[in-house]
Amino acid sequence: MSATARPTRSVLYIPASKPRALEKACGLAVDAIIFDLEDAVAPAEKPAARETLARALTEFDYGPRLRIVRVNGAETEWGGDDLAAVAAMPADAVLLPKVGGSEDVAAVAAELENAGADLAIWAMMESPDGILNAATIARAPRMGGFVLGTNDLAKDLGTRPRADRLPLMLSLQTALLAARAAGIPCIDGVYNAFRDEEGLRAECEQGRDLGMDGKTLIHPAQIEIANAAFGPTEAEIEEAGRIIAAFDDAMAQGQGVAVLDGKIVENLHVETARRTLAKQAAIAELGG
Ligand SMILES: CC(C)(COP(=O)(O)OP(=O)(O)OC[C@H]1O[C@@H](n2cnc3c(N)ncnc32)[C@H](O)[C@@H]1OP(=O)(O)O)[C@@H](O)C(=O)NCCC(=O)NCCSC(=O)C[C@H](O)C(=O)O
Ligand SMILES: [Mg+2]
Repeated sequence: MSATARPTRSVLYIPASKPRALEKACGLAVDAIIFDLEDAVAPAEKPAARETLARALTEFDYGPRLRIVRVNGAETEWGGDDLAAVAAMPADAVLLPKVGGSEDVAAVAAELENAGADLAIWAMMESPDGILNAATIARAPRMGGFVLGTNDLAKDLGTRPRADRLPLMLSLQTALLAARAAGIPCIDGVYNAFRDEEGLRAECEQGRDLGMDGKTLIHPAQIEIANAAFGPTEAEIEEAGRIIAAFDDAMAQGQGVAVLDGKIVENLHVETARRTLAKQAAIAELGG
């Protein structure tokens, strides 16, 4: 499965300091997990959390779920040890917090190279510098995907919380544009009120409308809503099939354009339809 074809509808943060949550995640219907050594882990717990995580990744079977480890920043007292530890873990990617420019990524890529570690690098897009440099970060070595850090962004921008996220819109869309130009996935930020299902559903729908590939989550109760919002609906799957069939018919009759339900269908619509079906197939391959 290519990086962009791989579903990333639901991406669950798990504090690496919580053994029960680390075990529970093996049975959760998430597409990806972010094992967090950064903000979810208290300073005094960080060395022990590193060891707990190394054990969990070795002992537990996370199946097809993408395993991403968020380390502390290189400028912190934990960043170096985190990276050395992750290089030896059976993970798919390392997630760098507060990335400011492509040089941050290049430095980590060089360290992973030296350690002989075959990990992708994902970037937290959560600072003004990071957003302004999104295009070059997206094309940095080993770059596997973007994760929006909307809490840090809101803090740095000095915004006030709004249900429509208007103050964050430029940042969200700049990160998304850069990700799309580079062909990497872009995952929306967390919804903090984890017991508010309606609020989460609305924010997921907004993220999906924008073009995001999925949502980062903080609690298992949020998974089903994200999977539903970021997966193709029955109606979208049915329409995709009809678009492809209508275009094939038109082509067979020597026409370059079809008409379906009173709307024109061109090859670009067929491309979108094929992408929808490929996404659905990839979700089915994951087991639902
Ligand atoms: C938010 C929580 C602290 C709530 O914890 P708790 O009150 O314990 O929840 P529950 O009792 O409802 O838990 C029920 C069961 O679910 C398991 N659980 C809870 N959370 C998780 C999880 N994230 N992954 C896996 N399993 C989880 C509990 O163990 C219970 O299991 P059981 O014993 O079988 O009943 C808590 O959910 C939590 O810590 N969430 C993660 C918080 C986090 O990671 N935050 C950091 C990432 S967000 C961020 O940093 C944003 C970004 O950088 C930015 O800038 O925006
Ligand atoms: Mg953050």
